This record gives sequence, structure tokens and C-alpha cells, in this order.
Amino acid sequence: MKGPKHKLERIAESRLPTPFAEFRIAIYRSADGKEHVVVALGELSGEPPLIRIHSECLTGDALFSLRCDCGAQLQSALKRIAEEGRGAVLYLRQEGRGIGLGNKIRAYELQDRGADTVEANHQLGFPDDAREYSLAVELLRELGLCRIRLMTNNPRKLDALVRDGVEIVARVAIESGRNPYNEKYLDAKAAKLGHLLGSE
Ligand SMILES: Nc1nc2c(ncn2[C@@H]2O[C@H](COP(=O)(O)OP(=O)(O)OP(=O)(O)O)[C@@H](O)[C@H]2O)c(=O)[nH]1
Repeated sequence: MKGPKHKLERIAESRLPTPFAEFRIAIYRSADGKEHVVVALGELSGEPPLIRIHSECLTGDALFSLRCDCGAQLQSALKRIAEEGRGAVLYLRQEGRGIGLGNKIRAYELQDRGADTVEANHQLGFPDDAREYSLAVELLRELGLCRIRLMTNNPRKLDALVRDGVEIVARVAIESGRNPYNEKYLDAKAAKLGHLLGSE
């Protein structure tokens, strides 16, 4: 893997009982002050573990929003890891594909008026996806992981990690929880952001 770009400070670790399993939670602070989260289960060394690299979505992950697929994906990742008995969710604080919560809700206003998720970002002057994954690479390094099975439908995420030297031995499709409120969003992600939907 390429050399470190983010300096991560390990802040604390504790037990995290959930309806799925009793995980370990560890917090890492990046130089910009953001606190990123690793939720892990079992022994991660050895055979490539199942990993979910999840971007923060307050509305979907914590407030049950049906506008996106984030909450469904987070739950399904934790459940799947619990079933396997090992793996980790890396929860990155890059809300709204990197534009932040306030701007994401601005983008929702535009989507309420007919724009799709990509058009809304552009109308606000942002790229379609402002995230980058070097932080995830650094977290994987902290965990001693360079070979993983990655739960994702996002080819940009796969490419970015592979470019930075992470060996992805398998892509594991993750369900999107399609519903009447997120249909247009999912269709725009597939058509414009290249998400591999339908192969779930
Ligand atoms: N700007 C913007 N961000 C959104 C919108 N809906 C969800 N998000 C954010 O999108 C991010 C999740 O991105 P996705 O592309 O769904 O998921 P991903 O993790 O890249 O891809 P998968 O691994 O396949 O799930 C989270 O940060 C959400 O807050 C939206 O309409 N506009």
C-alpha cells in the first residue's frame, strides 16, 4: 500500500453491543479533527475479512430516511459481518458524498423540485462525488489489513482502493433496500455514478 497521507490518532476503544452482535468500537481522529469509527468483530488477521467502508449519512443511518439506501446498507453490513463472525465497518465522516449535511439537505431541496442527485450537486457547484478514500486506506493500514473482501456496489470506491494498493480479493454486493422514495436516487446512481445495482 502507498505511504501514509493522513495522520490518524487512535482515541479510544470499547465494547459495542448491538442487535446483531457484540462488536468492538474504535475511534480514530484525523488531522482535520473528524472522528472516524471502526466497528469490528472477531479476529481480522488471517483470511481476508469482510469489510464495509461506509460514508456517513445522518439522515439514513440514524434518522431512518428512505430517500437513500444508506441505512439499509449499514444494517445489512453489520448483519452480514455478525453472520460471518468476523469483519469490520469503517464509518467515514464524509457526509453527503463529502459535501456535508447542510449542503446535502440543500441538494435534497433541489431534488424535491425535480433534479436528480448528481444534477443537484452540480447546481450547488460541487462535483458529483467529493469523497476520496485515502483515509480508508490509512484506517485499513492501522488495522493491519491489505487483503480484504469489500461490501460495495460502487466501482469508484473499488478503483480508488486498488489504486492505493489495497488487494480486494472479492467484491461482495450489498443490498440497496429499494423503496418508492429512493427509486429515482438509485436509478441516478446506477446511470450516472456507475453503481453496480441489480447484481445483488
Ligand atoms: N450529495 C448527496 N449525498 C447523498 C445523497 N444521498 C445520500 N448521500 C450521501 O451519499 C453517501 C453514500 O454514498 P453511496 O454512493 O450511496 O454509497 P457508497 O458507500 O459510495 O457505495 P456503496 O458502497 O455501493 O454503498 C453518504 O455520505 C450519504 O450521506 C444525495 O442525494 N446527495
